[in-house]
Amino acid sequence: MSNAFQVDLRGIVDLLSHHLYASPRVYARELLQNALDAITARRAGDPEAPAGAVRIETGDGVLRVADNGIGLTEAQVHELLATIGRSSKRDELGFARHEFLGQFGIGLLSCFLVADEIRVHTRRAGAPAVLWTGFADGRYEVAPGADREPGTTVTLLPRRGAEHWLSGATVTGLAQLFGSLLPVDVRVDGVATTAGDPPWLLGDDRALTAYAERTFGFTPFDVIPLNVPEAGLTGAAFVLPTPVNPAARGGHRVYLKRMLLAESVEGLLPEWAFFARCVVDAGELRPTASREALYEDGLLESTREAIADQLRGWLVRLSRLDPRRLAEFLQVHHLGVKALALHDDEMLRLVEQWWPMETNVGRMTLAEFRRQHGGIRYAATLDEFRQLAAVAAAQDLAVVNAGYTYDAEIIERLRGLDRDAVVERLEPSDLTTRFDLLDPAAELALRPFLAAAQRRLDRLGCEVVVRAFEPASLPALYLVTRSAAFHDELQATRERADELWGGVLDAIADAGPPDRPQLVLNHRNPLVRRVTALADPELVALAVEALYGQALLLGYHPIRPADAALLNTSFLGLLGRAVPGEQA
Ligand SMILES: Nc1ncnc2c1ncn2[C@@H]1O[C@H](COP(=O)(O)OP(=O)(O)OP(=O)(O)O)[C@@H](O)[C@H]1O
Repeated sequence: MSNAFQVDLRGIVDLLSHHLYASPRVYARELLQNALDAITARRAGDPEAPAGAVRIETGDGVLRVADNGIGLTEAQVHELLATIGRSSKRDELGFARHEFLGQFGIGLLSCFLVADEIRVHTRRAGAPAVLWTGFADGRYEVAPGADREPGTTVTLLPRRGAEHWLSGATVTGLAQLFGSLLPVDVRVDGVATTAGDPPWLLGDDRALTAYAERTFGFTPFDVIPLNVPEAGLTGAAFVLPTPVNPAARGGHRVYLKRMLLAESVEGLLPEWAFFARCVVDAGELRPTASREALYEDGLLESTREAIADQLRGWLVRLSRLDPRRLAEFLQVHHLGVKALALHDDEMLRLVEQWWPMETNVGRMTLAEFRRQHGGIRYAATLDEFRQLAAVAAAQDLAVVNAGYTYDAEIIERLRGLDRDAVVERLEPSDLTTRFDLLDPAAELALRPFLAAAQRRLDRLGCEVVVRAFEPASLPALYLVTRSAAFHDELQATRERADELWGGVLDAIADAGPPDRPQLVLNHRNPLVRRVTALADPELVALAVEALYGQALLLGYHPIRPADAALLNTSFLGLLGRAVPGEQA
């Protein structure tokens, strides 16, 4: 024996209201949509049919939505209105017919979100009028209806507490929201709520800018027309005039067959296009059952790619025809563009080609830097760049400042993009190898001085060397290799750590002998020459300590307590010797 499923309508309505639809307001959309589909169906069978019109009336606490569409026969009323999931808008194989908005056969049920009773008074040309009444408890009645023109009038009797959903102001607002672009005349209490063709079909940029201001609340940086014939899609992308966080995805305003799907639809653009908000109307994209999002299918994917191409085309056009505008665009959106460049090759290229970076040979793009210097050498932090930029420039070493957010990672990623890209992080040792050694005689003469200087700085873990380098005006340079910097940090933490943690740190520190930081004195500097020639050991000590302290400060190196104490004593000591008078 086989039985038919029983359906508890209250359960279904509860499901719809709590889990499918975000708000009861969707009832207005479903009614408009059914009226539109009925008009489409009538005109398909009878091109001579009168122009489609939807008349909505509020008042007396009820809502009436009347269309001059195809209407229903009594048999259809039984079959379509009273069967959940049954729709006339599917073909024999069950596929949604593309000329209609509806497809699921559940839309009318959404009226139960605001109504206790739904009356459908309908007549199909050549058949008698029928009155169907559905109740929220799942019962329905069918009776002969008063004679009328072909078409359908749906009347909603509000449920307690939902009266405001059927008020004139609310209904007018909803009709405008969902249906302002519909291609038929819709009126609420005699006032038109449809506004003609979508503004992006008018070919008037100013109208589009005004539209963006009205609907999105910003004046776009630029407007990009969108057109994807295979999805029946037209529209516009508005480029945001202010920075946005690429992770905070802004949605797009999407119309399907000129009916608003939702104001904040995701998934229409690729992730990298975070800087644009779109409004589109598509004939062929499919909605999810809630009609609040786009159904993720192959067509949506290829549409996304086509839109991405159009946005990319805009960027390329800007770069070719109006690089100044592109620079302005990047000024606004560089952080977002850079964030995406970390995992998107398109954006990586954009940054490489068009974002001017700070370097020690002037501002230029990474592409330009590579052309001029055959590869990219970069300082990974702002401090590193400050420490070494000027000295590196004097040794003909071009260096990019990659100390700003994302820059170092972006430069490293270029390696992955181009196999032959030469990318290296600047090491202080790159500089020392370019400094000149002194001739052996000079070196020999300096030995006693070097020994005294080294004794002075030993306790600070620093090695003193003398080299000749440009600029001659720079007396001393403090160079720390990365492994030495790491060792120093480890040492500082070790001093503060407890036994257990200290043991762990010791194990790491034992991994290898650190390169000692170097104080490189510049033999081309006249003051340094004078210092190396001093006979007074106390003055040598003070001078070496002062040069050490000055090199630390100039290089933006961290100052440890021992360094601060030394700066203090060397400064006061030198001052004491410089100021005439008896020493206490
Ligand atoms: N105004 C109307 N004029 C003529 N037929 C209608 C009207 N409203 C509803 N119908 C009929 O009732 C059926 C069920 O309507 P319902 O709104 O529940 O689902 P649907 O529009 O087919 O699909 P969806 O759930 O996607 O909206 C429709 O397929 C249509 O045949």
